[in-house]
Amino acid sequence: MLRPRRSCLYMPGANARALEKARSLPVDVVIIDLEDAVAPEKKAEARAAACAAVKQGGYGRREVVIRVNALATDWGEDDLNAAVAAGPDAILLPKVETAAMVQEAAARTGGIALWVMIETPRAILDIDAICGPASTTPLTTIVMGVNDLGKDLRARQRPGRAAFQMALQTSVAAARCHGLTAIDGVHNDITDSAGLAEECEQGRDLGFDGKTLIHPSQIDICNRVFSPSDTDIRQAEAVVAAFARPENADRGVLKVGGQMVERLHLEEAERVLVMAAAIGAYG
Ligand SMILES: CC(C)(COP(=O)(O)OP(=O)(O)OC[C@H]1O[C@@H](n2cnc3c(N)ncnc32)[C@H](O)[C@@H]1OP(=O)(O)O)[C@@H](O)C(=O)NCCC(=O)NCCSC(=O)C[C@H](O)C(=O)O
Ligand SMILES: [Mg+2]
Repeated sequence: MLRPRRSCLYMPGANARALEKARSLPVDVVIIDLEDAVAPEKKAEARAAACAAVKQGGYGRREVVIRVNALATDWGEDDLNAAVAAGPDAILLPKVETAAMVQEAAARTGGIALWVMIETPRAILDIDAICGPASTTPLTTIVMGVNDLGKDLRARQRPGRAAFQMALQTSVAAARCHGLTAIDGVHNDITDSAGLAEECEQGRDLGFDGKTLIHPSQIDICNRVFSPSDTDIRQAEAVVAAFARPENADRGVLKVGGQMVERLHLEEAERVLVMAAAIGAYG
């Protein structure tokens, strides 16, 4: 099933107001964070609150994901055990650098989908191997962590994200090779809606399926950019209709709306229409 993952909103597990508010926000994915947004002295409290919120439910159509601390940390084991018991839609593992880390976590999620953060230079260099277990484990999604990546690279986050292009593009390529969903990193400036829109458009154009967010004010822009536009839908419908005509049954290439289209475009047009229908079903 093609599931919209346009907007994926992080919130600290220790923030009760945010956990409650997320039940009514128009996001596709709620990511409850136990890692970097939670201070060490609040880790146990945040874990309990996050798992209680997941068990309580009320998130409707939204996918609910718990981001645990890395298994090598003091909190990782307890986080993973508690998250599995709470039963979210997915568990997000940070700072993943090897296929072994994916396999170790996947063996313990009891079949719950596994998402992994790509956020270190080593992960970028070894991204193909990290995504490899997708064929034998519940790994479904990679999430870019541009803050950690920027810190480790000593790269600056500037408009256009020139310093991150290689990492972003390589990660999308690996996700596509292994049939994974690819989610772009966060835009830290909550006040900069124009910059956010540009970054969403850039991520979409690079091939990402959606973007991680940090504040409710970022949701509408992100949903709009990562949804097929009316023009996209009209063109997709025209492509599907053109190839469905009996006289085109044995043709590999056509002209539709002034554009050359081949059967590879038909495949993409069908994907656009399925995605538009799924988004439309959200109302
Ligand atoms: C950044 C924030 C701390 C700002 O919070 P606050 O000052 O409370 O913002 P506002 O007053 O503007 O909030 C207005 C209302 O919206 C609610 N709110 C705010 N943020 C969220 C949220 N993320 N989810 C749900 N609801 C939210 C407030 O409660 C207010 O509600 P109301 O009472 O009705 O007025 C805060 O936005 C925040 O904590 N953001 C998320 C931070 C986070 O989770 N960071 C971790 C992930 S980022 C990362 O690490 C990525 C990756 O790993 C990497 O390396 O790049
Ligand atoms: Mg990070």
